[in-house]
Formats: sequence, structure tokens, C-alpha cells
Amino acid sequence: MTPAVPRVLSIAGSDSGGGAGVQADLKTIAAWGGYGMTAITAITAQNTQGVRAVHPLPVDVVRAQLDSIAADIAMDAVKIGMLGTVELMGAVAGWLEKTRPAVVVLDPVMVASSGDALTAVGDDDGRAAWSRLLRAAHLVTPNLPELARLTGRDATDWDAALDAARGLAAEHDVTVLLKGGHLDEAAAAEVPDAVVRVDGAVHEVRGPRVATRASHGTGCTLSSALATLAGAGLSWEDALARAKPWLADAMRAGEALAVGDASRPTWHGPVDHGHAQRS
Ligand SMILES: Nc1ncnc2c1ncn2[C@@H]1O[C@H](COP(=O)(O)OP(=O)(O)OP(=O)(O)O)[C@@H](O)[C@H]1O
Ligand SMILES: Cc1ncc(COP(=O)(O)O)c(N)n1
Repeated sequence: MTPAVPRVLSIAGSDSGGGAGVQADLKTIAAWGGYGMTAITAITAQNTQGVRAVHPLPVDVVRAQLDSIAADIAMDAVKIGMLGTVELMGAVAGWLEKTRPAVVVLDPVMVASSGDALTAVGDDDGRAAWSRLLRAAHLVTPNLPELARLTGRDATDWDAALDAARGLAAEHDVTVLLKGGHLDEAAAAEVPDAVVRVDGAVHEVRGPRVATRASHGTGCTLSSALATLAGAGLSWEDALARAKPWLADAMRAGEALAVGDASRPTWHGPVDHGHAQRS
């Protein structure tokens, strides 16, 4: 039976500035009517200008958070964001294999939108660790650079990326939500996203491109919205149809939040997760 209030766990890093990571996840889960929980993997010191420090938590502390939740609380969906180290990737993969949550959304966070690295995972170690996580996930949400890194294939234009996404889905038996925010066609009027199924079927959704630098945390926000909607029983295609226009509105409303010094060229402000409640 689908619960009235989906219970959603975010396994992710903390963003002190509140725009990405577990902070974005909790705001998004609440905005979509869910009950949010967190297992924090790393503390980051960051603001709208960039990342100053990254401090991964000890594996035991992360495992204790996960086990505490699983021992007492049923989860309708799990969203995974920044993991930070190969050890934490392995611990989370092991926990997923043991608890087998009904819905697992994996946002393969590697680099912040400021360009700062959020994982200390080399390519060789990373390949096996990502592979194990991908197998335990139901949906993976790469942007174009992350897809290229996960597959070792070119993903600079949309058709090449769709091909690489089909390969990733088939190889790891996971549905792919391919995000087009990083497409080179920066001047294009629309941004595509696509659900790519294991059998290669593609369901594409296009939305108007929002011209704003309030784009910090869009990936975290989208994956949390999709997890909450799937936890409430929606298909990935229906969840994307609802989340994408909501996220574009959150980006449009972001600058009015007046969070951070937008006069500096390094500014990447947060989206407004609460825009729908306020309007
Ligand atoms: N300029 C934009 N206008 C409208 N939607 C956008 C824009 N940029 C990104 N999006 C949407 O935001 C979501 C995240 O896409 P993107 O490809 O930027 O992922 P990401 O790089 O993981 O995000 P982040 O900025 O958090 O790193 C997608 O649904 C994408 O369509
Ligand atoms: C703790 C944490 N998790 C994820 C991101 C990625 O978000 P973005 O790519 O929008 O900076 C981030 N900056 N910080």
C-alpha cells in the first residue's frame, strides 16, 4: 500500500550554505509532502561562492545512522547524493544490498557547480565502487560530465549522451535519468531531460531554459523530488513530468531569495525550494 506521506531518506553531505546536499533534500522532500530523514556522509563548508572544506565522516558513524533508521523506520524511498570516499561508497552499497529499499535514487555527485571536487575517488577505485552502487539503485541521475565519467564514453552532445545512457542502463540494470543542463548548446531555448529504461526506451521531457545563476543544488533538488514522488507511487516518467516544471519555477524564484553576494562573479545562488508554498 502506498503511504499518505512518503518517508524519504537522504544519504548525502551537508552544505552549510543550505542550497545543496541534505539541506536541499529536506526542503524538497517537505515541499513535495514527504517526511525527510538524513544519514550525513560528510560535512562541507560552502556558501554561494564555493567550497572551502570537505570533511567526510567516519564510516562507522555513517553506518550507525543508516542502521538506526532501518532498525525502526520504514522507508518508502532513499536518495543518495555526495558520498565523498570509496570507503563510504562501499559502506552505503553494502547497506543497500542488506536492506533493499523499495526505491533507490542515486545522484552520482562528483563535483560542485562551483567546480570544486566533492569526492576523493580515483578512476580505478571509483569504477568498482560506482558499479556496485549502480546495481543497488533503481534510478541514477547523471549530468553529462558524470555520465562520461561513469561510462568512459563521449557525452558532449545529446544524441551521444543518450547512447551512453542506454549503455549504462543495460550494463547495470538501472533506469537512467539523463540531465541536459550542461549541454553545450547553452544558448538553446530548451533544456532536455530523459528517462532511459533498461530496454533502451527513451522518454524525453523538454522545458524552457531559465537564464539564471541561481542553479546551485538543482541536481540534489531534482533527485529528491523524484525520490519523494516515486515513494508516493508515481512512475519515473510521471515523476519527471511533475518535478521538472517545479524545478524551473524554483530556479526562476531563486534570485529573489537574496542569499549570498550575487554581485560577485563566483556567485551560484540556491533555488527557492519553498516557492510553491509561498506563491
Ligand atoms: N538553465 C536551466 N533552466 C531550466 N532547467 C535547468 C537549467 N539548468 C539545469 N536545469 C535542470 O536542472 C536539473 C539538473 O540538471 P543539470 O544537468 O544541471 O544537473 P547537475 O549538474 O547535476 O545539477 P547541479 O547544478 O546541481 O550540479 C535538470 O532537470 C535540468 O533540466
Ligand atoms: C554537500 C553537497 N552535495 C552536493 C552538491 C552538488 O550540488 P551543486 O552541483 O549544485 O553544487 C554540493 N555542492 N554539496
